[in-house]
Amino acid sequence: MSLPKAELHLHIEGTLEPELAFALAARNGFALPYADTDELRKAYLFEDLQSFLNLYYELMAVLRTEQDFADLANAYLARAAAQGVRHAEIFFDPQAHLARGVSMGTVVDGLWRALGESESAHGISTQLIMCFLRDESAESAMETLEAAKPYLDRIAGVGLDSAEVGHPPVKFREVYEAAAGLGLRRVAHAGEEGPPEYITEALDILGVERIDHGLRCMEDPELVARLVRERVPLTLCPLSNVRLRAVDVLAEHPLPAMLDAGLLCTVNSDDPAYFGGYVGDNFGAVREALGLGEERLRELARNSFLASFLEHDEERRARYLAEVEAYEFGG
Ligand SMILES: Nc1ncnc2[nH]cnc12
Ligand SMILES: [Zn+2]
Repeated sequence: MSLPKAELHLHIEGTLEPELAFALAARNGFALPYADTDELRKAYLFEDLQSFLNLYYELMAVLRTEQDFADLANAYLARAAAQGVRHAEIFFDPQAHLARGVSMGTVVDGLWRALGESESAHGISTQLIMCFLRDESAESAMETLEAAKPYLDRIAGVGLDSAEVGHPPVKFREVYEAAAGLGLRRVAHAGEEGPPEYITEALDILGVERIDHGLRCMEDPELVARLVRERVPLTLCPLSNVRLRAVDVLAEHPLPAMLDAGLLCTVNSDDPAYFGGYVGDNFGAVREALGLGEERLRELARNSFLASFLEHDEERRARYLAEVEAYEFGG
């Protein structure tokens, strides 16, 4: 769906399509343990978050050079533009690359080759959000923040991702304090598989401004009331939730109930190469499966710009919001 929108929950490594994975493997003289793209696609049946993460980390081994990261980001931006994305705040996972001997400079400079030209090439403004892997140690996160210091002119904020359960936000208190001290924006995945308490911790201990996923807030009415009162944005990813079995089927996704409760929900794609669709596809899927009407879809698009980190450019935000209001839905 080409309704103008911002994408706020997108892991760039999760946009690695099988075709590009094989092309980069060939370019780098690296053998993937799959015969071809068909065989690889057959591995895309996930039980839960961890079973997805295993493949996600395995496949990103094909990303070696600056040009690999530039090609990855360019491929995403082209697809996003075709689905109405005007602004993208893009996650990347440096620890997964540093561990393979790929430097922070290779990752950031490579991504920036594409992001620096995104406005002219794709009509999309961008920001980068560096995520810490929560199943790695707090010390490793702090070392990663240290390694990012030369690149902070290109990094807008920090996030927290990977295996959630057993890795509560409090583990990263010091690194988030340090990030805040460096002027970085803060977000965190919470309440995807983890309990509602992780959402509260992310807000109170890490000082995050948005919650990534936040699905499980619905188990705690007081938390819902707080999120509504404080206008905390939630970056929901409906197709991801189905593929990772956070919900059984899309028709049972709590998005309509969340909107009815007054939560500031946004719709995003998470890892679109793995979960069956980019952000416009997620909009289309919730429209179909949940019967969301045009005003609800417009609200989701409006929310995406309200929740975006565009404070440095309110004129741009106003322009994007005006586009949302002017959009005419086709049959
Ligand atoms: N949905 C997700 N949850 C946690 N970590 C991730 N890394 C990439 N996608 C993720
Ligand atoms: Zn995610």
